[in-house]
Amino acid sequence: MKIALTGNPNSGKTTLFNAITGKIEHVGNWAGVTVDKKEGNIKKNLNKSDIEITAVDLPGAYSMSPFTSEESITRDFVKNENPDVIINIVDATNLSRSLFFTTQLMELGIPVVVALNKSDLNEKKKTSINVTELSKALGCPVVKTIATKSSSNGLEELISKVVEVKGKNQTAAYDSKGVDFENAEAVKASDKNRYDFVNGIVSKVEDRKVISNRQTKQDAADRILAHKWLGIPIFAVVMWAVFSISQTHLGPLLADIFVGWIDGIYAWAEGAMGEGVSPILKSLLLDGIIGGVGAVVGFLPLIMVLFFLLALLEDCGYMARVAVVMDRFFKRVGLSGKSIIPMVIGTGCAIPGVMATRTIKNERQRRTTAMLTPFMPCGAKLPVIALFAGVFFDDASWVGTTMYFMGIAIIIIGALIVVKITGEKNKRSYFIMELPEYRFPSIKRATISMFSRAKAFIIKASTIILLCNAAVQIMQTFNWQFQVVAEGAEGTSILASIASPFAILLIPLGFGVWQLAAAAITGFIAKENVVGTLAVVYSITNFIDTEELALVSGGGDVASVMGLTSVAALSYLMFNLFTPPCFAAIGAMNSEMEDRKWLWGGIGFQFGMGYVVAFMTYQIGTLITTGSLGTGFIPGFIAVAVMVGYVVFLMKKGDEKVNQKNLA
Ligand SMILES: Nc1nc2c(ncn2[C@@H]2O[C@H](COP(=O)(O)OP(=O)(O)OP(=O)(O)O)[C@@H](O)[C@H]2O)c(=O)[nH]1
Ligand SMILES: [Mg+2]
Repeated sequence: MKIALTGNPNSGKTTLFNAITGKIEHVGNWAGVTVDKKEGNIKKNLNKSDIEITAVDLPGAYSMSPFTSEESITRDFVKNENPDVIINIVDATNLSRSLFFTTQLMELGIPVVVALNKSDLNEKKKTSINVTELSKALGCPVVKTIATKSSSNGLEELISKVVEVKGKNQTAAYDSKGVDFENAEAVKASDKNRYDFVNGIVSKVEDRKVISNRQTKQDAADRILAHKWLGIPIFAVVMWAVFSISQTHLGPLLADIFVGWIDGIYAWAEGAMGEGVSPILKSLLLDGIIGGVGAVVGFLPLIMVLFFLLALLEDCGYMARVAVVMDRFFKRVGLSGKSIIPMVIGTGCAIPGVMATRTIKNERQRRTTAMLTPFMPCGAKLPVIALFAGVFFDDASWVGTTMYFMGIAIIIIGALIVVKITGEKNKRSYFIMELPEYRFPSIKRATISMFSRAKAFIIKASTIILLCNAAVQIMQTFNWQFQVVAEGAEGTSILASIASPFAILLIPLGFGVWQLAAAAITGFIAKENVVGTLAVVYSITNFIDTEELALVSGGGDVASVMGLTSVAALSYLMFNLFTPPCFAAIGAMNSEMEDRKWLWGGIGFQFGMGYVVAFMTYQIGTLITTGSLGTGFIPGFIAVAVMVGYVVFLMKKGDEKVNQKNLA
């Protein structure tokens, strides 16, 4: 049999789904985390019946009326797939709003079981809910649950109730008598009646103590952490601390040990192959695969520490405050209040981030968010950031922090430009982000989240990154006649001849050599490839312990092997971060934008943005540090002027559209 989990956003559906199926889908301490449906079978120890039960986790919805697309996923699923039973997860701390949806669900004629979740929070607040009364008033079973607890959490009872009600008839507590959903007035009137009905139930069953001490303390904390101006420097300090721990202190410490093991594998493989193996095969295996993949995987400890810390921040409720602070700016530049959620999710990976834009109803806002979300530095970009921070800036924490805030700044500028170009009125959205309560973050949840990211990282490294590195190594070893490239003639290799024309375009940015161009190109397949390819083209296997490396390569450190000044290195880093994301993320952009023009416009914008930012960084930086402009200033300036000019032209055209609309 099939059961559907539905309920308001952030009520704990995915937590409950994970608890009853043993899966590890992403849980976030805010609304709108799940945007797709997820399926799994209920664990045997909870399901005492002999029927197999499949549970489906759905995106949160506030009501059944077609408001946003994720609500329609929920509505369509419930209507089309005809689950045998619906579990309605109700946030016990927010009863009246949740029950609005419950009464709508019950009208569908499918048996409903209510899981009164987050009951632990109510106990803390000394709010009590009379379950027997509630169950009687609604006409369906109600079970208290605590989805975050591993035992005595009410889940076994919940499942047994589910089995019990299957096929039974329930009478809906409230009957709207078939409202016409096309008629806004009728819907409004019916909603009002429903609210009155629900509030009647709530006042009967709930005994709530008025604002507790705890609540006032929370409000006081929010006045500072979510303050419209103070919130930003506080966030900057928090991010700086996160980067300092993960990229400067604890992360590199762990990475050093880890890289030692990778070096061990390298040495072992080298020894195991012996003399008989052909040097080409040997270098493919050693430099291309173990070296290239190892260089990427070497950053795993840094990434794990970072994600662990971010998960703690999310879990304790702080990230939701950051979202509120940013939200103000985003609304001003014509993005939706909901745009912040995709962007925060995008710091993990741009793909689910872009997918999360589905919850934005306004088409322009949704497309703009999908186009701008990839500017947030994602997990795959972290090794690139860590590499450059380590090699050129002595592991400085400001590098990563600056990249985050640059990403945010670019998003704000980008959003302004898009509003201007589309010539649409900047509709202020009134979406209000709900603030979850502060709580002590769970180490267990953060650990689980960290390991699931690590697993994904390792899988990616051992498949796509490995293949790319092998291909890069082969393309570097051979020329077009498929002869081995002689030493000193590296420029004739397949790789060099493909990358060289692109390198010319990059001269004004400070890194016009084929090796760096090749790494940036492979970065479009997956951003980790930038690190892998640099390792292969410069035969560097260890990016973590750069002192040791200085000995191996005979005095030259990584920075001079790459031949970049610090300014050019920063420019290269930004180019890799702020040009289009990997192909997979572009695919996600394509499916959420549903429009060719927007997709190509978005990609063009991302290229232009990356180019302009890198150009300015290199040229201005070089001017400041050396007193003269960098190479290729004039052609670069012309290219940038053309790009900027074109955008200004489009913005002017957008303005005219607005004026015409105003006249009409
Ligand atoms: N204290 C407490 N917290 C809970 C409980 N169940 C879930 N949570 C927390 O509530 C938050 C939201 O959980 P999710 O499972 O992501 O909620 P969701 O309903 O799937 O949310 P969307 O997918 O955004 O609609 C997380 O921070 C959970 O840890 C519970 O029983 N008690
Ligand atoms: Mg969810």
